[in-house]
Amino acid sequence: MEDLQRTLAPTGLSVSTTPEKGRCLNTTRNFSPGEVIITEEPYVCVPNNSSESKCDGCFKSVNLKKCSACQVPWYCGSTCQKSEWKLHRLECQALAGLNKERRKSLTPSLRLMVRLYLKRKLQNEQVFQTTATDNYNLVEALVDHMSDIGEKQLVLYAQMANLVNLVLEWPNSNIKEIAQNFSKLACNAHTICDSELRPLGTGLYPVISIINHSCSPNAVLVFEGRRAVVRAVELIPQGTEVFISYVETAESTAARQKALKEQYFFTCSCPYCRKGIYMEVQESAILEGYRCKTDKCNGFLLRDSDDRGFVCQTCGLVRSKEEILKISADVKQREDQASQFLSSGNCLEASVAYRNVEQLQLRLCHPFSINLMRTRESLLKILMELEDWRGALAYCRYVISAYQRVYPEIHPLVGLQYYTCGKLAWFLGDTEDAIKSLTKAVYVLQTTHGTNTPFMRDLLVRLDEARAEAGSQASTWKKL
Ligand SMILES: C[S@@+](CC[C@H](N)C(=O)[O-])C[C@H]1O[C@@H](n2cnc3c(N)ncnc32)[C@H](O)[C@@H]1O
Repeated sequence: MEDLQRTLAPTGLSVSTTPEKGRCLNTTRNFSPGEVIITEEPYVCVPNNSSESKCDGCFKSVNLKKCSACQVPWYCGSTCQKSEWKLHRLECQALAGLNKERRKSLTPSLRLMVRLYLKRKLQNEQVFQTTATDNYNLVEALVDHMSDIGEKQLVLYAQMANLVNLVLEWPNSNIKEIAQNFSKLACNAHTICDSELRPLGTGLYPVISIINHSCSPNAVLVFEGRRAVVRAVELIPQGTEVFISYVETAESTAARQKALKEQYFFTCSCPYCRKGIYMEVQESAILEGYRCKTDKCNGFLLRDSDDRGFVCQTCGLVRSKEEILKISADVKQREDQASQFLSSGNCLEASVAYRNVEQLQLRLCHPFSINLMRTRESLLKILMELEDWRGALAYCRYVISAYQRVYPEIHPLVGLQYYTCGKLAWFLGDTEDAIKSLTKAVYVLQTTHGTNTPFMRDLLVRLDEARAEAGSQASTWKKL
C-alpha cells in the first residue's frame, strides 16, 4: 500500500479508508473536465464469448487465426501472439491437456481465473516484472464480500474453483482461495468496451478497482484497447473522492439500489440516492409508471388509496387497474415476440413487432418512461441493420431527447447518440443538422474519451468535412 501511495502521489492521487466504503481514491490536486485521472493496463484480461471471435492481444476481430496447439485463443497476427506468449505458453500447456468437451466449456470467467494464477506464478518467478501498480498484493487487497454471498452462489464459486484446479493441475491449489477470487472478480472486474461502449471482454484493474461508486459520478471509465482510462467529467477539486458509476444510471433509485446491493453488497448513499421519499416516488412513477388518460397531460400516476386504479397527480383523472393490466399484458406478449424475431435474425419482422410495442407503450407508459426509451433504442438498432437511414434518424432523435432527461450533459451515451445522429444526417444530406449533432458529439466525447484516439480523430475529421461542405454550399448559394 505504501508503494502504491508513493507511486500515485506525483499524479495527484492518494488512497484513504473509511468504515462505510473501505478504500477510496482521492485527489490531491484539481482535475479539470476531460483530464485523465488514472490509466491502467489489466492485471489479467480475457475476450468475451460473443458470436464474433476476438484477438486475445488487441480484442479486434480481423484476420484471426486460432492457436494451433490448444485451439482456444485467437490472434490477429504475430505481434499480438508474441505479446501474449509468455502467459499463453503456460495456459496453452494446461489447455492442450484438456479433452475437447472440457476446452469448449471453458467460459471467459474460468479463463480469467486460470490467467490470474498463471500471472501470479510468472511474477513470483520474475518472468514478469512486479511494480507498485502491477502485483498480486493488489489483487489480495480487493474486497470479496464472501460473508455476504448466499449458499447457492458459494456452491457455484466452489464448482468453478474445482474446474480451475482441473485446468491448472497444481498439486497445492487452494480451492477456497480460488472461490474467494471468483467472488473478488464479481465485484471488482470491469467489462472492457470499445469506444462505442460495445462489450469486448473482462479485465481486472486492481488500482482502478479502488474507485468507489456514485450514481452521480465525477469521473468516467473508458477503454483504449485493453487499457483502462478514468477521466474527470467535471472539475474535481483537490481533496475530493473520485467516483465512477458501476451501474446503468438511467434507472429509478430503487432499481439502481437493487442492482448495487445484488452485485456489490452496499446501499448507495450518494446525493442522487438521498433525494427524499417524495421525489423517489415521483421519479419511479415517471420512469417506470403509467401515462395520464388524457394525451395532452404529462402528469404522473399514483395508485389510488383503495387500489382500484391509478390517479393522475396533475389532472386527477383515474385509469382503471383492469385497463392498465390488459395493456401491460399485451406489451409483454409483443415484447417477447419482438425479441424472438430479433434473436432469430429476422429484422424486418422485429421492426414491425417493436413498433407495435412502441404504440402500446405510448398508450400505457409515462412519456418519459425508461421502457419506451429502451424500445426506441432497439428500433434504432434494427432500422440501422435494415439500412432504413431516415427511420433510424427519427428514432435517434427520440432516443437523444430521452437521454437528455436521464443522463447528465456529459455522458458517453449522450455523446455517442449525437455522433450517430450526426452521421445519419450527414449521410442523408442534411449538412446543417449533421454539423449541429457532430459538434455536440465532440463537446461531450472529448471530455469522456479525450481527443487522441482513432475513434475521436475520426469524429473530428467528419465534423471538419461537414463544415467544409457547408462552406462550399454557402458559397455556391451566394454565386447563384
Ligand atoms: C470495486 S470495490 C471499490 C473499492 C473498495 N472500497 C475497496 O476497499 O477495495 C467495490 C466495493 O466497494 C464498496 N463501495 C463502492 N462504492 C461504495 C459506496 N458508494 N458506498 C459504500 N460502499 C461502496 C462496496 O463494498 C463494493 O462492493
